[in-house]
Amino acid sequence: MVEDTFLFPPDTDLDLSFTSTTTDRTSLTRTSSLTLSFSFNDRLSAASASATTSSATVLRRPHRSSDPHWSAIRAATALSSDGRLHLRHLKILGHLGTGNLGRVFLCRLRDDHHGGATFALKVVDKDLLNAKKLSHVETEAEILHALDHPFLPTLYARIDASHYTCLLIDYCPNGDLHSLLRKQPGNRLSIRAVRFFAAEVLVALEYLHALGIVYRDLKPENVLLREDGHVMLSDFDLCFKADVAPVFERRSHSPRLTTNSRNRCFCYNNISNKSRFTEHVVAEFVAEPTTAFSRSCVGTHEYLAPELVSGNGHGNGVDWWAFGIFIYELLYGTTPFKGYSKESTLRNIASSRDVRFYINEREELEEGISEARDLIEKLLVKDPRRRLGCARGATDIKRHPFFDGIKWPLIRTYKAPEVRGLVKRSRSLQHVTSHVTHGRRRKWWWKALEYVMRKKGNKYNSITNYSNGNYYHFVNSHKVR
Ligand SMILES: Nc1ncnc2c1ncn2[C@@H]1O[C@H](COP(=O)(O)OP(=O)(O)OP(=O)(O)O)[C@@H](O)[C@H]1O
Repeated sequence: MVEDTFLFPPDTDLDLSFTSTTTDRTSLTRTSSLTLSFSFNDRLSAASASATTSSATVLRRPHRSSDPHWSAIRAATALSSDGRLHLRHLKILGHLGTGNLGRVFLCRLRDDHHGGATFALKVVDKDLLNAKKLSHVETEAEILHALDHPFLPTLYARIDASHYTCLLIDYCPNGDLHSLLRKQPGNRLSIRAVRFFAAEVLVALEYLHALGIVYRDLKPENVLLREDGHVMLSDFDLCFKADVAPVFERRSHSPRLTTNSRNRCFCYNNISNKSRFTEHVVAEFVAEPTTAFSRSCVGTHEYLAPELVSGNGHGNGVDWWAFGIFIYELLYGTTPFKGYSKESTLRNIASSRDVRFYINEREELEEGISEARDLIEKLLVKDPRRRLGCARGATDIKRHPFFDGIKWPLIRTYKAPEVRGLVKRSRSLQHVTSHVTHGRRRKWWWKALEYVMRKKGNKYNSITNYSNGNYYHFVNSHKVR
């Protein structure tokens, strides 16, 4: 959500001025000699080279060919004298938030006269980061570069200019799931909404794992909500990459009999009456990084898996543990091992104490609650070798009765549930394009960027521990990734 109020000076193009007067850093002096470069994602580099190469884009990503974001970028590069896009082509519309690594701004392309394509621009001032955090920036950029999925951000461009690294990604006008949760009565979502969001997150995690990426930072704050209410997982700086060997596994499978019409409709779809009670052998695609291994302790306290807390090394299972905590928090408005301090939370996670549920009368009547609890229990198994998902990834989790009825290949076409505070829009914000000369734009861009980045600049200097909403981010700098 746009955080600050703006002042637009009447006769200038300075559109980055904020009401706050905080300035934490002295002026930077390297802007005069900088070269702005705007490199496209490799897969789309053909499109950046010339405006006439749009067919290459269409061939490579047919599902994105009519995306207004790419159309706007193509149009802007066509107008650029060198056929490339530069920072000055972007108009900053607002400040979306500040993270551990940098600040995120809402922006659009100046010459996008339709005004429909808005973006989020993550701006990292590398001068303010230590080596460890710089490596996190590179990890995030590298991961974003590899992604092509409806529930994950598209990296439209990476701009390295002077001491700034800027990442242009999708803008999510509905904020994050944590803020949405705080708008609900009792901070809890309905089972239907939990199923929707959990299913989409599961599909996003499945895709990441298929690429060998262990996410390590699942929590509602990192689940952003697009304008249509679908999710977009964000924040990839704590990921690590591992090898993955996709396989087709044969599995015998007998359809379940349930009394629930929703389940029955799904289970027996395409299964003839005769074969209802016979076993079927199905080939299933499994791409899970089961050999992934890391010793570094990173993540958010309440979401850390026991093997992560113990520090003896962890793998893909940390994401399935976090997925269990995530579903729990959406259902109950709190996390299951939360203690009165960070240390006691970690002690609860590491202890042999199993997950407990707050059971009330309303809940007992809610359809699907017992399936949800069963799924959570299977995900929050302390021994990762016995935890659901660890051996065969999302394939096994998708089959859990909690998700019965979901037609996975169609999930992106589902309508987001009605949830208080979720505004489903059909188009991004529209703003009037300003017409100024390119020389002025370039000058103001840099002055303004440095001004807003200086503001609260010291925030990034805290090294290992910082408050992040209701959690604490935990990065053990003594351990290597
Ligand atoms: N694509 C986006 N659309 C809308 N808002 C965003 C987007 N990306 C980030 N934000 C907002 O900006 C804030 C800062 O994001 P950022 O990813 O830099 O930090 P973070 O989520 O706190 O994670 P970290 O500090 O671990 O990098 C987020 O909390 C979110 O509110």
